[in-house]
Amino acid sequence: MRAALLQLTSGDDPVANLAVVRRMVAEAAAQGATLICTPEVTNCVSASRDRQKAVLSREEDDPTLAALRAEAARLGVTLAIGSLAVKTPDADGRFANRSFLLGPDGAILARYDKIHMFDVTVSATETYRESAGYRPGDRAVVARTDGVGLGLSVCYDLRFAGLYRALAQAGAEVLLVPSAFSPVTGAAHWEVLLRARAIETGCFVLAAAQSGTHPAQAGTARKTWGHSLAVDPWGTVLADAGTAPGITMVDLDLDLVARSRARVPSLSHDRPYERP
Ligand SMILES: O=C(O)CNC(=O)[C@H](CS)NC(=O)CCC(=O)C(=O)O
Repeated sequence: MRAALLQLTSGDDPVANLAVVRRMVAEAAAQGATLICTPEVTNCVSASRDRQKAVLSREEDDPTLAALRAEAARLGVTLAIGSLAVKTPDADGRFANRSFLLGPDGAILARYDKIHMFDVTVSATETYRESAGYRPGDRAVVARTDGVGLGLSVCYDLRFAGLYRALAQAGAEVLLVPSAFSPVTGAAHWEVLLRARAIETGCFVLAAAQSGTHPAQAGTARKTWGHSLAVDPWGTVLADAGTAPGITMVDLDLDLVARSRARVPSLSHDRPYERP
């Protein structure tokens, strides 16, 4: 299976972001990708709630989702949209941070709402409070496309190893970790956590990331770590996109899933034990 990771520097204008993504999706398909992955909040990176309210839509009216469904069908590719920020009917006005898996006919094969909210102070000057703007999901999702089990997750979910164990034990062979990681935690934790998830589960890990300084018409500009990464089930890094926006192609030999799990079968060696 040939996959593509799209590394983006999405700003707070969904129309401009979509134009970039469409160009990259067409280019990745031309290079033979059958699975194309985009980062978290592909449609809008913004620190301003007012800006998000002004430019974002509900899922059923979202122009990015409609356009990318049409692109998936036109090109005959599977599109894993890392996430879109979409409005919800909730009275508190919070958004959903929602992943979409689009089939080669443009159908929505699966959706997943990010479960773990990044409410974290990463340095003396940098605090994130994701749950103020987004409502968390409560359902883990494995979807199948082209006979391959895909486990869905988003960004901060990466720190919750039990989620990935559950995805792998439910049939995932490829774990998707679309992200907008902070530069501080990215430098310290990103690669080692992604490699650990691959090794623990015997899965490929595909992590398409936001990268760089994100242009903002409202609020302050955000910075993200980049380094979109592909890891094989033995923990080997197959590709690291560095920090520039662009397309990273990677060929996955899916037989490696069974071969790695045969060498170290820890995924099937869980034992019951008393909590400490
Ligand atoms: O804000 C949005 O619009 C979309 N959400 C995000 O970008 C989220 C919350 S701020 N970012 C992360 O989860 C980074 C996790 C991270 O950096 C870590 O785990 O260290």
